[in-house]
Amino acid sequence: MPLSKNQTSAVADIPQDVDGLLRLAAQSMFDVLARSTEGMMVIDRHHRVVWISDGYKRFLPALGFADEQEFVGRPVEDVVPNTQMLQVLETGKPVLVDLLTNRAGTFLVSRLPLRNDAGEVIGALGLVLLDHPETTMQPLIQKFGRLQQELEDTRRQLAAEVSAKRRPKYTIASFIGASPAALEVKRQARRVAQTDSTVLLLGETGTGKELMAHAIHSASRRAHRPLVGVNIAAVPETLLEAEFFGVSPGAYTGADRKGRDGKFKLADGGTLFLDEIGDMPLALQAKLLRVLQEQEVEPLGSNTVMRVDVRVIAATSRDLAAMVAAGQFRADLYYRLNVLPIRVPALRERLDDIEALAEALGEDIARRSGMPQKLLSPDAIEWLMQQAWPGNIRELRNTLEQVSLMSDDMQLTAQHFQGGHGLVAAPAPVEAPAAQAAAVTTAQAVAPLPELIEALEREAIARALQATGGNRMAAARLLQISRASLYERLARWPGLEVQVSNSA
Ligand SMILES: Nc1ncnc2c1ncn2[C@@H]1O[C@H](COP(=O)(O)OP(=O)(O)OP(=O)(O)O)[C@@H](O)[C@H]1O
Repeated sequence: MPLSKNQTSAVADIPQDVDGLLRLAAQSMFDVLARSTEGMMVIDRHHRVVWISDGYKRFLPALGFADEQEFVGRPVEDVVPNTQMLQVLETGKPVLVDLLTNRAGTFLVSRLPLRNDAGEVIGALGLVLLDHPETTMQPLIQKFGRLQQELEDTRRQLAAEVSAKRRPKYTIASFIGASPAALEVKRQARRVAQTDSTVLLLGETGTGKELMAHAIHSASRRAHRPLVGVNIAAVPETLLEAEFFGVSPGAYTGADRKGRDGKFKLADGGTLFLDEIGDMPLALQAKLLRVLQEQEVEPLGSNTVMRVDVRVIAATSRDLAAMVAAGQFRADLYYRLNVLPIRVPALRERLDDIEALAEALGEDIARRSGMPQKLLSPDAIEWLMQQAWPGNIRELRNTLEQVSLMSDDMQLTAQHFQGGHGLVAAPAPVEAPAAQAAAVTTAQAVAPLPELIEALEREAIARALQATGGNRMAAARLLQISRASLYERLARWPGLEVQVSNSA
């Protein structure tokens, strides 16, 4: 657009060449900034302060300097705490707005690089746009403060979650109970946790052997290393060897071509928990004994041995000594495992713990189900204490869970429990209410099909266990089902096995 006549005299003073124009603009901007900002400083490429504006001088006392001579000429990082001017020298990039806090206060600042004609950074310009921005920029500062607080809270929460994850799942204190039998087992657990020897946990199903294995590991010097568990009864016999010792690369074609680490390798430095050790096939028992003695494993298909440092905790609900006598378990392995045996007591041996256990289990059931925890009336506790609990704590837990879920009442009385549970002297098997109903109606042959099938399965398993004297492997063979599937059913119906052995 052409300039109007009135404007020509004003325009006449403006340099007509671009360089002149830019120089003028820079000069004007500098003057405006020097006057309208709270303060300015220039540093050279060696980060020394070379100039400060008159406005800047009033910050000197708060920064600890009596006058300009003390301040100018010194490296900026020595005279202005928390300064970021060096970053501008290093990167050559301006910082248009930032907050700087130091002993002189909080300031809204700008930092610009100074370049020579060749474009090299030869210094930097620092501007204090506002001092005490907390008053003029209240809303922004408040928001900043809030965000910083949120960040702090989130960091703290994250740190708490990470440390909760690292915290062991179970400690010896998680084994609820203050009865003499419970205290004794906890004392033994603490003692063996100090050693590196093999531990054998003996006790009926559902007494807390697995919980105790975790607790011993957590109390041991290996707590920061992994605890790896193998349920021997749940792994098909043909896969057990690979599961324990691993497979070397190229040993097989197909999925295992790449090789696979065995549980011993995975537990290196930590603990290996061998659950249901009594179900270990004889051929593998010899190999396990060798590993325990040598602390060396040989992956399948490999001819090199690998050193491992593993502490073994084994558990069984079977009578290993009787199995040794019957030739079903190697005597040498038994003696090797039996270095530090701990017998975990059955629930009926520590009935005094029932109230505390029911309280802790009730809390856990409520937490998992998202429902409020139900109260137990005194007669309910009394009733619970009169039961035999062949399935031990697992059975107590199942019973509490079923009864809590089946009733809307906030307080559970003995009446809520009666009817669905076998009494101490009752000859009938301990059965879940649904399954019991199915068993009753089997005779009439009118009941939901899944319940009839379940009742039939239970009966078939009970008979097979009776016929084999409680030998699970033989029972699975008779039933023509895998050991894993038999084991899974036995876990679903705690008490079935005990009832069979009692009636045998
Ligand atoms: N003393 C205890 N305090 C609290 N909970 C317990 C206690 N003992 C066992 N439990 C709980 O009871 C259940 C069964 O325990 P666990 O699996 O450790 O028994 P187990 O003896 O290893 O059984 P199995 O021989 O059938 O494998 C788990 O839910 C466990 O958390």
